[in-house]
Amino acid sequence: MNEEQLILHTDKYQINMMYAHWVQGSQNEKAVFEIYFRKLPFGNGFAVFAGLERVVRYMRNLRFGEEELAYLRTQEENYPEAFLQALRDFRFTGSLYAAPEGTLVFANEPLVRVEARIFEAQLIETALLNFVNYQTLVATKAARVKQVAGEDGLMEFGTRRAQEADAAVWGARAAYIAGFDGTSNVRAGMLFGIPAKGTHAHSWVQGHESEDEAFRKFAEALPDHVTLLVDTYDTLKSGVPNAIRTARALEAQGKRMQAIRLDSGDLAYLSKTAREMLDEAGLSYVRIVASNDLDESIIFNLKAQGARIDTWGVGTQLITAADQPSLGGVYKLVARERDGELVPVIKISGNPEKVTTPGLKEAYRLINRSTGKAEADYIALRHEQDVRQGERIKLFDPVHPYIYKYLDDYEAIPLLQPIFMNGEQVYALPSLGEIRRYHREQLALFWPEYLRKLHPEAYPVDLSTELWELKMEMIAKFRY
Ligand SMILES: Nc1ncnc2c1ncn2[C@@H]1O[C@H](COP(=O)(O)OP(=O)(O)OP(=O)(O)O)[C@@H](O)[C@H]1O
Ligand SMILES: O=P(O)(O)OC[C@H]1O[C@H](OP(=O)(O)OP(=O)(O)O)[C@H](O)[C@@H]1O
Ligand SMILES: O=C(O)c1cccnc1
Repeated sequence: MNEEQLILHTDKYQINMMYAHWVQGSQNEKAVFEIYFRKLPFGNGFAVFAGLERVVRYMRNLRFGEEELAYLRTQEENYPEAFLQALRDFRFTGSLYAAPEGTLVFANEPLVRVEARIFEAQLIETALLNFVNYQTLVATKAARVKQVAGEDGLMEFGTRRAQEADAAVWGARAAYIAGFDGTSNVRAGMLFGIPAKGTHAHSWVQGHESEDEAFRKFAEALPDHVTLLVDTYDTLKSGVPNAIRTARALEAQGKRMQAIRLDSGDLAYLSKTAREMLDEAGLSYVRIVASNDLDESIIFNLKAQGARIDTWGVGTQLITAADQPSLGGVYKLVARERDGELVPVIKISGNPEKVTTPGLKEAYRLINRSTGKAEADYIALRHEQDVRQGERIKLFDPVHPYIYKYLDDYEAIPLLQPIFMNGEQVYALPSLGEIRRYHREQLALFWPEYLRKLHPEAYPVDLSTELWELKMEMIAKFRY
């Protein structure tokens, strides 16, 4: 992929802070930041982590070139040349840990951790949040659609309505991670190896003397890939009968028409009636594709109405995550270097949800060995050994700590994996096929109560006793 230089894809305040650190001589102090979100999107019980591949590509390529430096020279801050030289020498020399793409993730747990010189860690905040927030949002929306579609076909059709080109291709990829079968975006196909597929538009039909002629000519040109859009004039009186004629003509050449596409009207009624018409014509192999502002709730309703739709084309609602167009992932400082040691830091807020959890921590997914299912995610300070060694641990609700239980027989799987260590990439990016498989395995780890689309049970994300006590102590210390 042609890698763009995205180093200035950051907020100006990051450069201001880098400059102030440089002026004050604190630019080499170590900092630890975590990305997490506070609330699951769409009322869903989980989110699907995505965006890591883009993060890795971005990180690999972080350089201030002469063009970027020349631009910074034009800025009113009048940065001195010595600072620009520090930017010219900029390399990411820190470490980055992240959940693998396709992982099921929850609110208030770290999805990415950056340990680096403050000079480096501050710069990358904006881009990392930009990539992870959008891709995780779309992957989560796609997982909801996949949940209702089951084994039906799912095509991503959103490019024309997406928030510009990057959103279209990375959104197509996020949808594919969560179980879509393909995309209409050919560039996403080329870049990522996602199956690219398509039918035809109304313009093809409008651009001929008759619908019948339009179908015939399309079938002549692409005899092995014929899906005909049947709603340009009248779906049942004209579109389906003309499609049947075309299918018969194809049969005479030993070919099989693939499908018809419905794109307006009552999709339940039309699909059932079209199915009957096709079956009566001996064309039970011809499939029915539907599109038209579909989302998971319309698909769920159409299935409940007995719609006979084999493949769903989903565009606008998915690619724009229309019912919740952003994920509120944040990048928060949790520890900083003081006198050569990392010390925890906290951000207090009047809103208890917004108080950060301090310290250098690890997150673990605890798998109950007797059920094979995920019991809770457990966040502990990095030095805590009991959870790593499988010792008995106390699980309690961090908001209501008097509600607790003990867990003995579990496997603790670290949620975050090393991606960059001291500036070197140590993580081999998995193929999209591997990510899709891993995502399905993740789903199988959870009880269905956490996965259901409507009013799911809240999956526990717990803090270790030591971490909880540290947080309480720090809150007490900063209470005014
Ligand atoms: N049986 C159904 N039950 C629930 N929703 C449906 C059903 N059939 C279609 N829909 C959805 O209802 C909406 C219908 O959109 P709209 O009222 O604009 O009609 P339309 O058929 O698109 O008309 P147009 O001819 O203007 O395209 C779409 O989101 C579509 O997916
Ligand atoms: O509805 P969405 O979920 O966003 O899916 C994509 C839509 O894009 C196309 O319509 P459009 O009117 O743009 O062009 P057309 O002439 O091909 O129908 C297609 O027919 C779908 O309805
Ligand atoms: O191939 C299709 O049918 C298609 C592609 C993009 C948008 N709507 C439909």
